[in-house]
Amino acid sequence: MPDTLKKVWALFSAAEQRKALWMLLLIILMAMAETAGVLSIMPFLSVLARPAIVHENRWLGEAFKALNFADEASFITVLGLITMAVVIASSAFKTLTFHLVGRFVHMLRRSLAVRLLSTYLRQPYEFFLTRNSSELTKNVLSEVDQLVFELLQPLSMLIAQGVVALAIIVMVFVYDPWMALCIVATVGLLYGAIYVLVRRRLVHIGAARQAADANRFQACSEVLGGIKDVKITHATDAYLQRFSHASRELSRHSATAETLSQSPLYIVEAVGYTGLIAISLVLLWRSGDIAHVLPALGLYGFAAYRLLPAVQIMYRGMARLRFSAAPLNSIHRDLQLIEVDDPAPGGKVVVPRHCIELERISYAYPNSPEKPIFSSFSLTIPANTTVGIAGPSGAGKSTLMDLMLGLQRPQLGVLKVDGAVIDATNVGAWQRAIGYVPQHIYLADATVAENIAFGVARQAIDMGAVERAARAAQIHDMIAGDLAQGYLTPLGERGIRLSGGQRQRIGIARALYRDPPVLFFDEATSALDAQTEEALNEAIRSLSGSKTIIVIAHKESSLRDCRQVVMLGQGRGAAVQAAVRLGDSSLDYPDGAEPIEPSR
Ligand SMILES: Nc1ncnc2c1ncn2[C@@H]1O[C@H](COP(=O)(O)OP(=O)(O)OP(=O)(O)O)[C@@H](O)[C@H]1O
Repeated sequence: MPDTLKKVWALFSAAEQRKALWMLLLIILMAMAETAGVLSIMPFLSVLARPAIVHENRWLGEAFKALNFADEASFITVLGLITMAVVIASSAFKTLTFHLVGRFVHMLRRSLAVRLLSTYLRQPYEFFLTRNSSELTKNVLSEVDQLVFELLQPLSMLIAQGVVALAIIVMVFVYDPWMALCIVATVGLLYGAIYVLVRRRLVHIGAARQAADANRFQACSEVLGGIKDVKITHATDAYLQRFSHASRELSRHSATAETLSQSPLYIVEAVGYTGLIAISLVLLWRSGDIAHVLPALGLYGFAAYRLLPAVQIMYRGMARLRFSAAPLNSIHRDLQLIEVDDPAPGGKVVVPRHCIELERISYAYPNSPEKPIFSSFSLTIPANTTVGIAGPSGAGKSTLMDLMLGLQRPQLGVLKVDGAVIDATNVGAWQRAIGYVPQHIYLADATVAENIAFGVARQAIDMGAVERAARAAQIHDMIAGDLAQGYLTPLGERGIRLSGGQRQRIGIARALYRDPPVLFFDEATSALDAQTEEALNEAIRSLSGSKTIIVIAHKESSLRDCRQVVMLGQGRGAAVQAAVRLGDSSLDYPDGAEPIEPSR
């Protein structure tokens, strides 16, 4: 339990921790107001049962005289009205406190989700190679909700009702210590025993619920993301079955947790109310006069009326803490991840004037450390030249590009630009110098212009730069001629309204939008017809000399204009790389590499 509370406390920002302390103070005040409400019943019931007490009791007598009451009946009426006012005021304060605490908890939902997403987004690219994207989506959208509404809210109720219960017990203790001890022992034992019995099961089904939720998200995002393959392979039923099974598990575990959190109420209600009858019989038996018994009975009755739901809510809070331990642990762990990526969009840009170098790099994917993709590999790319990367499928071309892009970091060796090592401190500045066309272009469900000026706010888009980039990417005529709203035409989810070649050219225009000094093309022209490809190669050719261009290509036509081609091949064990130059004798070959003439 202390460990859980420590984790919950660590979820809050400094401002939220301060706010949480204010909430705690409000809760304590609310408990005191609630106790005052319960206590105020006492004098009223006493006077009601025996009006003569007005003159016997010092305080009541003085109040009677000071306020000039004509008779006892009007005194009782005013006392009744005051009692009603205290009870109503205490309930109003309680409502206000619950509203403020509830609002605080709801605000945490936003703050936790934003902080979690921001922590994920500032992880290095490699983080996303090892974590499933639907799991991350589930954590941000579903697990945060589970944590907030199934753990933090019940926890706030647990604290609130804990203070209320404590105040009521202290009040009963002052009036009758033995009675208070009996109540604590009975209710404590009852709930304690039930809690001990169910807590392990709650942790177990909590973890199973989390796994079922992950399955649900994964099935849903896979089937909707790959709908074409799903349709063609008739995998709909298999996915529906997987989703339905996971949803059933989720519902089953949630229902069991709900039952385990709720069921003691009925047992405790039965014990509580039969106890109340037993107390009234004992009191009656002791005093023999119902008028003496009535105030005490009223106090116990009211205390029970407030205490039982309070204890039940406390128990439910404890049960929820157990059931929601899994999301608490995973969100707490993920929020501890160190943010490494430089989020600042502005700042200096690292423009290569002489060369880009990979110096004796070794790299293996974190999830396949036994399979090195590069071992002590070196490569120098002179600035403002066009360099090709070729080799069979799986040879490591895209990985090499990712290393040069600074998306992945080698385990050994360094990436340098003009002799300066690119590390976490300047990788953002290096990436701002780069335009990149990946193998698979991601298009957002937005307009053509927004897709070309990707990541720029709609009102800040430079339409002149958009058109210039589209012309260079050989897509302007199609946008202006075929699309009803030109650059303002929405492209649909993932650019579903475009052909593969059109999508590729939008991707190329995106890379050119900022007119970057370095361009990376990963199979950028693979989906184009010969004529468009030639026009695009011509556009790329016109940029060469003024920009550093690195091209991955299988087609000879795309490599024709390269000043050098790096041929990656697979050798014994680890991949062996060879750099190939075309007429440049100044190029350093990597250790043990052989120059290979690319076929023309
Ligand atoms: N995320 C990953 N985790 C583990 N291994 C990976 C990962 N991505 C790629 N690999 C492995 O790294 C090797 C190089 O992959 P890469 O994508 O760089 O090859 P490529 O030359 O670009 O291939 P292609 O021409 O087919 O695109 C492959 O053997 C591949 O299985």
